[in-house]
Amino acid sequence: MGVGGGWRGPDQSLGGLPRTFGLQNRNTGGDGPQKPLDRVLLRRVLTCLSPYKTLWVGIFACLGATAALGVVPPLLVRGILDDAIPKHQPTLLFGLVGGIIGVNLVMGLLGVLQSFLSAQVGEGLLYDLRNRLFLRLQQMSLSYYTTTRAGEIVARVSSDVGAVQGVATGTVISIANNLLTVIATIVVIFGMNPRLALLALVVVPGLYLPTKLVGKLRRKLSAEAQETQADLLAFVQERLHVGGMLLTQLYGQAPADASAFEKLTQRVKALNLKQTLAGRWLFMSLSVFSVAGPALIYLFGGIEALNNRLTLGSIIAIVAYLANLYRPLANLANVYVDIQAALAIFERIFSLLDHDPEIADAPGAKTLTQTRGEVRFESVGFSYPNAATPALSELSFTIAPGERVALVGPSGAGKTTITYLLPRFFDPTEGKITLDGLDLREITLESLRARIGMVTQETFLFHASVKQNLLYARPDATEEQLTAAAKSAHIHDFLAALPDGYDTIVGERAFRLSGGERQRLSIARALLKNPELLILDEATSSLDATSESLIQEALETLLQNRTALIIAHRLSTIRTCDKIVVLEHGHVVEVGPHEALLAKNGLYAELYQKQFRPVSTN
Ligand SMILES: Nc1ncnc2c1ncn2[C@@H]1O[C@H](COP(=O)(O)OP(=O)(O)OP(=O)(O)O)[C@@H](O)[C@H]1O
Repeated sequence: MGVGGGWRGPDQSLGGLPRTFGLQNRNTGGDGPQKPLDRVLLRRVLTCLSPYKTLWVGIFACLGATAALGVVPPLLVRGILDDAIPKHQPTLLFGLVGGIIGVNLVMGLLGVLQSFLSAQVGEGLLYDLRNRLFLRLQQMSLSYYTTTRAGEIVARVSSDVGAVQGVATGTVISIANNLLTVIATIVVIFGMNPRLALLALVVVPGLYLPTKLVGKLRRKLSAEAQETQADLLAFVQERLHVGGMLLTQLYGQAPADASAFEKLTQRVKALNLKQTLAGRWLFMSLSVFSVAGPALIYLFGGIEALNNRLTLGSIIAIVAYLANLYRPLANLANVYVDIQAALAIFERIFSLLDHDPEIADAPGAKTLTQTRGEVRFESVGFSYPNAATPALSELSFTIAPGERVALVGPSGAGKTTITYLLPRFFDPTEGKITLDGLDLREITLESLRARIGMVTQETFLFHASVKQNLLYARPDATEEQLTAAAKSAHIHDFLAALPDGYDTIVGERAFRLSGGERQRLSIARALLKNPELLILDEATSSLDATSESLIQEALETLLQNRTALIIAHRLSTIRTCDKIVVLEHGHVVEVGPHEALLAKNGLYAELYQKQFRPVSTN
């Protein structure tokens, strides 16, 4: 039986949280001034936990029962020492020893039940938050994704939500567990002997304060260590990656990188060592101090015993209770910081859940079931968030139903930006765009996007089968429709010849399709969707003649009977367009058909000379 007062050292002060707990404490900071508890936030966290009321009742019942049972074993020991042994009662001895084992067994079983229940709460919370976050992230506009690092989004959905699972249940359970144990123990020792109980409490401040100090120091170091670890991780990710390695080898920077890496690992090592040693001296003195409690009990309890006012068993029992008192008190020393850290994680998740999508349906937005395809840009201006100059300004032009309009202009003129405004990936910052006379902002996003097809230079394919990638455009497409679209896009024969045909897995880490094949797949996808409006960003990279002609034919099929806006890079495409919109620095500088623009001898004529004119082969 432990008679040393049960002082277990600093690790126990983290209140049931993992030792790396401070690592998650990014917002509260390890040693900063403690901010007052945000009641609104706290209430919101409790609302998140409230659907699990029944489970919580079970958890608290287990904790209460465990705390109550925890005070029984020392009483049984007292019975052994005061009654069973001195009075030579072997049956009582067996009974009491059996009782000790039995009580511990029941406590163990209650612990298992409580773990099971709290895991249910934790997993439920994880499930809820993850799904809510994913739904919210899906609604975010493109500008959110262009301004947020991908790693940060992944961290929100994985590690932050993951941390909430443990921290929410861990913190609540740890606080309740420690509080209940302290209360039960104090009640019992005061019942046994109020004067000795007071003595046991006298040393508490001497133990409590250093624990709090060391906890604080460790959190600070652990936050620093986490930052350094993150730098290390980022460095490794960047350097040990195809692109980074290519640069390193090409520019002979391997030794410099190795030395930068060594510096980082040196910092991690130093911080980790500091963390391990932090507070060791203080704790050494604490361990001396922690025997003061039991020593006082032995001394004053001994005097009481000499005067026949206390039994030996009672002294031993009270000393045993000290472990039940000091350990949970130490755990509670840093409870405030634990709560702050748990809230900080919730705060980050809530801030994302509260992030209103910039592009959303206006109240009373109309559902567009079909469109004639008349598009008007009326004095449209647009600036990217954080950009110094507008990408588009005073932009006006019309696309008549069924018309093919080419966007032409130097790099950075705003061609891609225009194509982003049509499906409302961004909204114009000035002016408006109308479809069949309706401002795009008055149409529901879903019905607007259902009318638009997009074939871009970079075709993104999910890591899934060819069939699944195609069905993404139209989940209810039949096998015949799928094959028909692939045939029209001149990709069917190729797909059918793949190892698993249409079931072949494609994507980044699977069967890699060539640029031309991906583009034809993308055309097939657009054909399946069968949109009235088509946006096409023609590939700049030159393909071999066969590929090129296959794509041209596929595109021709796709473009038939549709209104189209095309970022054109080829003369052949421009020639088939009804109108060319020439852009420069986000302005429309010329509009008209090919021949008329050439005759004007302006920017288009200049671009034509540089980019589009067929090279003479003599
Ligand atoms: N996410 C962004 N944030 C800030 N500025 C941007 C962003 N995307 C584009 N821009 C800027 O907006 C301007 C127009 O870019 P856009 O991509 O529309 O040009 P483009 O005509 O399509 O060029 P290219 O032919 O080279 O693809 C450029 O000056 C560009 O730097």
